[in-house]
Amino acid sequence: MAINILISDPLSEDGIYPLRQEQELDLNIVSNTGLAPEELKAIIKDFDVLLVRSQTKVTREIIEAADNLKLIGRAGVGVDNIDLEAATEKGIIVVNAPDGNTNSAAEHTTAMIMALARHIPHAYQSLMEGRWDRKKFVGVELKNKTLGVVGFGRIGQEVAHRAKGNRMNVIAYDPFLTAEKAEKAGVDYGSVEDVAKVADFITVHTPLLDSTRHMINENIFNIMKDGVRIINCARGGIIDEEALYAAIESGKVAGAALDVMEEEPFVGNKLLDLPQVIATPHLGASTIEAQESVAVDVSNDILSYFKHGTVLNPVNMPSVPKDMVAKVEPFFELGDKIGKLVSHLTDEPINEVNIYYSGDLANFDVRPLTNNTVKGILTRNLGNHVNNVNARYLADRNDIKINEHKSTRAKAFLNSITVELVTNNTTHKVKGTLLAGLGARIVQIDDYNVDINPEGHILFIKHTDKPGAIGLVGTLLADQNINIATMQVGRAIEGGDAIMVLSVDHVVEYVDFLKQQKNIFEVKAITL
Ligand SMILES: NC(=O)c1ccc[n+]([C@@H]2O[C@H](COP(=O)([O-])OP(=O)(O)OC[C@H]3O[C@@H](n4cnc5c(N)ncnc54)[C@H](O)[C@@H]3O)[C@@H](O)[C@H]2O)c1
Ligand SMILES: O=C(O)[C@H](O)COP(=O)(O)O
Repeated sequence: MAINILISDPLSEDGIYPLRQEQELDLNIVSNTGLAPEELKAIIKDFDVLLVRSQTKVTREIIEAADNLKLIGRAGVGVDNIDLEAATEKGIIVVNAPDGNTNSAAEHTTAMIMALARHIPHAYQSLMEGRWDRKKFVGVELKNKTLGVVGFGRIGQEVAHRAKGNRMNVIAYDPFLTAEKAEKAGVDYGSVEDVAKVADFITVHTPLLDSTRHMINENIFNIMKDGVRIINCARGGIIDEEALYAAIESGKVAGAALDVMEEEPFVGNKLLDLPQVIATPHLGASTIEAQESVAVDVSNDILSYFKHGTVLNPVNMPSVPKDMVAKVEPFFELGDKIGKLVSHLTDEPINEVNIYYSGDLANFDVRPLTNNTVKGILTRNLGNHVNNVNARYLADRNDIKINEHKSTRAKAFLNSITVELVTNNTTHKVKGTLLAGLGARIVQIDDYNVDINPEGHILFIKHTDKPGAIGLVGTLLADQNINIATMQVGRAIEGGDAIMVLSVDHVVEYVDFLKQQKNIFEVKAITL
C-alpha cells in the first residue's frame, strides 16, 4: 500500500531526494504549502506522514483529525509548533533534525552581532535613500568585548567559538555547563545574573520552555551594563518583549538584533519601530546547506521507520520491549516522576546519576526504565524533546554519568527506585515505590522520610525547624489564594533543618514571597 506523505512547508528539493528516488517503498509525495489550519485539518486524514518546518502549526486539533498519521517529520530543531503530547497520545512518532542547521544558525547569529555593532542595515538604508551619512553610524568593535551566551548547547557553543575568533571574551550560562566543559571551550561561566552583569553583548540559545519563557526579563535587564546589546536567534518568548522595549527606550539597551519574536510573522511588532532594533524574518536556518541537510535527515528517518521501525532522531518515541510491558510499565511513570522531582533539588550541573532498583524489580532488564527516569531528570532543562529513546544520549552529551545499581533484597518496600544526583558540591536523592492499592508514592527526599503522592503541583520548602514556620507558610499561601491539598513535614533533629512538601491546587508561578521569609531558605515549585 502506498505511504502518503504531505509536505506542508517549503523544503529543499535536494533534501527530499532520498524520498524521491526510493524504490523499495511505494511513496506518494504531495507538496501543498501555505495551507490554512482548516484546510490542513480537512486533508490530513489521508496522510501517513506529515513533513513540516516551523510554519505549519501541528495542533492537537490537527492531530486528532489525523487518523492515518504515523510520523511527523520536523526539518529543523524546534518542535514547539508540534503538539508533542497529542502526537504521543495518538501514537504518532515525531522526528526532527537537530544537527543540520546548527552551523547556519550560529553564522546568522554572528552576522546579527556584527550588523548590530556596525549599524549595517541602517547605514545601507540611509545610503539607498541618497544620504552619505558617516557620522551617524559610528559603531563599536567586538575585540575585547564580552559576549554572554545563555544556553550553551549546539548553537550556543558554535557562536562562542566564532566570537573567540573575533577576539571577544565569552561568558556562558547553561544548567549543564561544568567548570571542566567551560575550560575546554575556553569560556568563563556563571549564572544568568553573572552573565547579565558583565556582558557587552548577550545572545540567547535555549529552547523555549516554561523555565526559559521570559528568562531575560525586567530584573535581568536592570542588572545589565548600560549600553548592552541583545541578540535572539533562538525562539521568541525567551526575552520578555515588553521589558526589552522599555530597556531600549530607557537607554539601558543600545541595540537588539532579533530573528524571532513571540508572535510570528512579526510584521507590525512595535519593537520594529525602534531605530535601535534590527531584525530578520526567522532566517537562522535559511541557507541552502542547512535546508538540504535537515531535509535529508528527516527523509532518511522516514525511510528507516517504514523499513526497519527505527529512527535516528526521535522526539517522542516510547520504546519498551513487549515482554516486559506488563511487569515493569507501572514503574515507568514512577521513575519519570522521581527523576523530575530530584532534578528540582539542585540547580548545579549534574555529574552523575545513580539509580538504585531494589526488590524483585531488580530481576528485570531495567534499562528502558532507566532511560525513562533519566528522561524525567533531563526534561527540566532540555524540555519535552527528551524521551526514553534519546535520554541516555543526551545525558552522555552533557557529560552526565548514569549508573544502575540492582539489589533483589527488598527492605521496607517490596520494590523501590532511588535516584541520586551527584554534583560538584552536593548529593540529592529521592526514593519512590508502588504501594498496592495506592499507586506511586515518594517515600524519601534526601534524608527525610515522607509519604507523597507524586501528582500535580508541589511546593518543596527547606526551612529551619522553628515554631510558627508551618503556620506562616499556610497564611502566606492563603494570602495568595493558593489552596493546600496535602502537607508533609520532615526534620532530622529538633530545631535543625527541615522540609515541607505541600501539594497545592494550582500551579505556583512566583515563590519569592516565601523565599523572603526568615527561616525559609529554599523554595521550589514543581509540577509533576
Ligand atoms: N532562528 C532559527 O532559525 C533557529 C535555527 C536553529 C535553532 N533555533 C533555536 O535555537 C535554540 C537552540 O538550539 P540548539 O540546537 O543549540 O539546542 P540545544 O538543545 O543543543 O541547546 C539548548 C541548550 O539550552 C540549555 N538550556 C535549557 N534551559 C536553560 C536555561 N534555563 N538557561 C540556560 N540554558 C538553558 C540546554 O541545557 C541546552 O544546552 C532552540 O530554541 C532552537 O529552536 C533557531
Ligand atoms: O528550530 C529550528 O530549526 C529553526 O527555528 C528553523 O526553523 P525553520 O525550519 O522554519 O527555518
